[in-house]
Amino acid sequence: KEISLQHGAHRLGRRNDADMARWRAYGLGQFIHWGLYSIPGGEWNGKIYNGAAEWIRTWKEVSPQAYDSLIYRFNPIKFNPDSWAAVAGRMGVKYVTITTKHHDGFCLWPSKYTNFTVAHSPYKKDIIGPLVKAYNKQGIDVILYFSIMDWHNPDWRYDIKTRDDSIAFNRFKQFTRNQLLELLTRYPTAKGLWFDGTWDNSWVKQAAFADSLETEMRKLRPGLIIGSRFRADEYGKRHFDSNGNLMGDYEQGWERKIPEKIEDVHGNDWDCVMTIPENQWGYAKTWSGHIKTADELLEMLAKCVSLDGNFVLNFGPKPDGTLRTEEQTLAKAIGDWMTVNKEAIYNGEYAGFAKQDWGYFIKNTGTNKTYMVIFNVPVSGLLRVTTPLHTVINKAYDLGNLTQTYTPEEIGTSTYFIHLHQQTPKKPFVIVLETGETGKSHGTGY
Ligand SMILES: C[C@@H]1N[C@@H](c2cn(-c3ccccc3)nn2)[C@H](O)[C@@H]1O
Repeated sequence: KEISLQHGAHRLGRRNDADMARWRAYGLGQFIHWGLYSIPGGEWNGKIYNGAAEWIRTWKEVSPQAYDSLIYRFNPIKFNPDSWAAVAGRMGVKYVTITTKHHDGFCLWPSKYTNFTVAHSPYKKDIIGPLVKAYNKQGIDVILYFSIMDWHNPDWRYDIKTRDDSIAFNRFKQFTRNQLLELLTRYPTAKGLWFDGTWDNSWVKQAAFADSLETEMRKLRPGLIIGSRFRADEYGKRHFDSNGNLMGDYEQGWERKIPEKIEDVHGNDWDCVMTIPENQWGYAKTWSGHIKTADELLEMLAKCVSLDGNFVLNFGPKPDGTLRTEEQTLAKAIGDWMTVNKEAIYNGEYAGFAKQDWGYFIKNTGTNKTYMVIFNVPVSGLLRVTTPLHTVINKAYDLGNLTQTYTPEEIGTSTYFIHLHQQTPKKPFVIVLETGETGKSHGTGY
């Protein structure tokens, strides 16, 4: 039984407007984490911090004042937004999510509301503006990442216990509103905001304020896309309100993890944000543990798109403004695969075919094409396909070699085997199924 909520979800089901359809069609995105934390790169006084590099300010070995003095060393002389955008374009990303301000409070744009910005660093210039321009020039949309939690701002509180907390945090709320309206005004082509740092009690208690701020931002920028992590309802419920309805326009809960099956996404739009190492977002000089390969990342991409999500891969640029070699190499490998197979990813959605071990089905929005993205060829060389009810396969062919066609062998009700011809490649590949509908009478009908 639903309870009445003032500050819960204001929309049931998916957004059906053109701006959200554009976001839904992206498939592949890039995340960029860049800021003062990139300078130490996960090391301090010769010691390696074993947490996420962008959290080094919280390490007991680091004095916050010493960390904040990094502003006087921020001078990325090799920063060239066009080269980052070119790498992203070559990789085949359709959107980029860029940190404007991470938890440390350092602003990559010359905000009027604090001195803790690029304007007061040796670099002096705005970073966000040139980045937005360069990516838009490549036809890549921009989403602005913004952390509500701001360790540098003295008015930030983890919880509101006293009247003084409340007075300070009210100042903080105005500061936050000012910065968000400033970002939307300075960068009008930004398609959305990706909020983070919203889990502490202080912010969770601001249901009414956050709700009215979200409304204000949507009015200022119609079509703006905001995820489920921004605000809580008046009972402190986050991502899904007290009636189980999704807050915001898409589910923002898949951080370094991917849903297993379609039921896990509850019919919502969602994105998965993923690191290349186990858990490093900002630049870390030493990458330890498992570094994901291009094939692993391609499988994550296909899995996300097959379950109605976008896959957003993180890059942590170096303090001098260049991208590390490993990231450039992965971007190129992914881009080489996307050059051949991008139509299986862009405008991809859940196909409704039974999941098979060999890989993922992705339906192309608005066409009769369903793509089989194949990672694990069975030793039999037979790819099992069970179609949704009333769906028949009219054609099947290799996306990488259109003359390579297949004749599915019917082995049961709506079930087929696709016989792979020769020894298959050691790379993921795609078979295109052109489908039709049966069960619709084409006669006069009686
Ligand atoms: C997108 C990613 N989100 C930030 C994050 C948040 N958290 C976190 C850690 C403990 C509790 C709740 C959230 N860990 N990392 C990371 O720093 C990065 O920005």
